[in-house]
Amino acid sequence: MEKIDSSGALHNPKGQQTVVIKVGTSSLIRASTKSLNLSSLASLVETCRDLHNLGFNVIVVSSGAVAVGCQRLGLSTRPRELAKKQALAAIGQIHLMRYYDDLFTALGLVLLTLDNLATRSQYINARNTFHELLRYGTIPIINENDTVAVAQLRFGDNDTLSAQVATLVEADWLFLLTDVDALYTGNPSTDPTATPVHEVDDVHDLAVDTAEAGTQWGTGGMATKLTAAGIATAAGCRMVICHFNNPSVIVDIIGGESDVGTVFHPISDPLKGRKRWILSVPSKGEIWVDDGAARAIKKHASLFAAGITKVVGEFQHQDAVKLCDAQGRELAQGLTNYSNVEVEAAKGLSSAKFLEKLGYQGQEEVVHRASICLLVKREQGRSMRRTPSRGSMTSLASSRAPSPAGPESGYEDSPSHSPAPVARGQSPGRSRTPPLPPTTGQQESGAGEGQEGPALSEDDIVTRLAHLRQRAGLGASGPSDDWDSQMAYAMHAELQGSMHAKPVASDQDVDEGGWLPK
Ligand SMILES: N[C@@H](CCC(=O)OP(=O)(O)O)C(=O)O
Repeated sequence: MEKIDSSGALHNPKGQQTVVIKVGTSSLIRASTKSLNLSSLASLVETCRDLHNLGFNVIVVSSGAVAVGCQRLGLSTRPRELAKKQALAAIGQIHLMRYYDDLFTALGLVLLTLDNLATRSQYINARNTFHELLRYGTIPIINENDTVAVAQLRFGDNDTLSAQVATLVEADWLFLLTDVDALYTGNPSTDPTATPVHEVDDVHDLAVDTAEAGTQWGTGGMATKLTAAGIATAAGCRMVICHFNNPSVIVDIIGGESDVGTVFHPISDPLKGRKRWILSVPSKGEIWVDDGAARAIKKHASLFAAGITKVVGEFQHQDAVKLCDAQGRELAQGLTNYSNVEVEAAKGLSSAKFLEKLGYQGQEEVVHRASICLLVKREQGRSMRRTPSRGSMTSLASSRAPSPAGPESGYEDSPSHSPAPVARGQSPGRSRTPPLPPTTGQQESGAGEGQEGPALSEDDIVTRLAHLRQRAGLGASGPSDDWDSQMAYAMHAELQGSMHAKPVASDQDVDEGGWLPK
């Protein structure tokens, strides 16, 4: 048990790097008896304890509630009806947690839905809760809030949830414990020539068709694991797939063992702040783009209608959408300024034609670059590989300072410490606010390269920040400690303003985000 500090809080002086470990239903339940795999569960807890003693923060994402509920009620098959599965999850969750609670010294249960993470204020509250749970030295255990999470129960996607939790807490490692020992070049159960892949530099280079249930890479669960890898690695988290039957390999892998499991290396310039949050918002659809627009997106440009070739799914203004290249490969996730119907109508057009086509002149960017999170490596020669790729336990454990509360750590202040949102009771309507200073050189040029605005001078940044702060009712003082939080509110005020003010004023093309900390 950790010491209690003067504030009365449990304190974990060694807590530095954060490791998220996800264990799936198929690993927790013995197929033969349909009962809990107690020995493996105990090994998992021991591994968590070892990691904790080595100075790591540890978070567990555990599935299994529905299966344990079935076991509890003596059901031999998992019912199909949603309400029954939700009821079983409620029954099983308590029983499952009883085992975990007996084995761990102190744990904290957090039930989340993807929708929770899609709401910025809930996202920040969840992050603050995780931060405090880790400061107390406890092991947070996460599962989907199954009684309300319809989509998750249908798709069984705790892989994505764990990647989003890893993103939320800025984890260094995400381990997906499963019933295969690695990603394979083919399905090992049907292809004798299949060999394990131990390292993946860029998950998008794998070109796996994740639309198929059961990919060429192995078992049916691999598709969601690759989706998780895309999310986690874009956020700077190293993700590993390995077998559940020996969780102690986690310690070996972190220590540098290179021929166990599959490691997906993180991108070298991961997302931070609001962009990291955008990555956590469940996407509602896809916008496919031509080659020129794909190249422009990779260079941090906005997406314009001229480069759009296809629209998939139904989405509304400010929903998250995946941005895919001409082959349908996911490049980025962003918040769209238009619904799927509007994008369908405007695709291929210059934004000068919006008025004619849509009946109003909206934002010229379909997705502004401030709201685009790249999932793939940047062009312009940046290195993708974070070094060291795998290091000694000592260097890993000491390579990052303990995370204090504050923007540098990625933990924003709680809303109560943040500036009051959106103009304190007034509408932040555009008509009452002064226009932002013009952005020199910012112009529409259709889709493709050349849309990236010029670099802003420090004076530009200070002036724009002052305007954004004024619009959000934050006062005119200079940047403060919780810059990211203030910017989030200022951006929110802008969005509110734009939502209430369609058709928008001509300052809509303001390059708000080009200078936001990524
Ligand atoms: N959240 C539910 C189902 C989650 C689930 O089965 O996910 P996974 O094990 O990743 O396929 C549960 O706890 O039973």
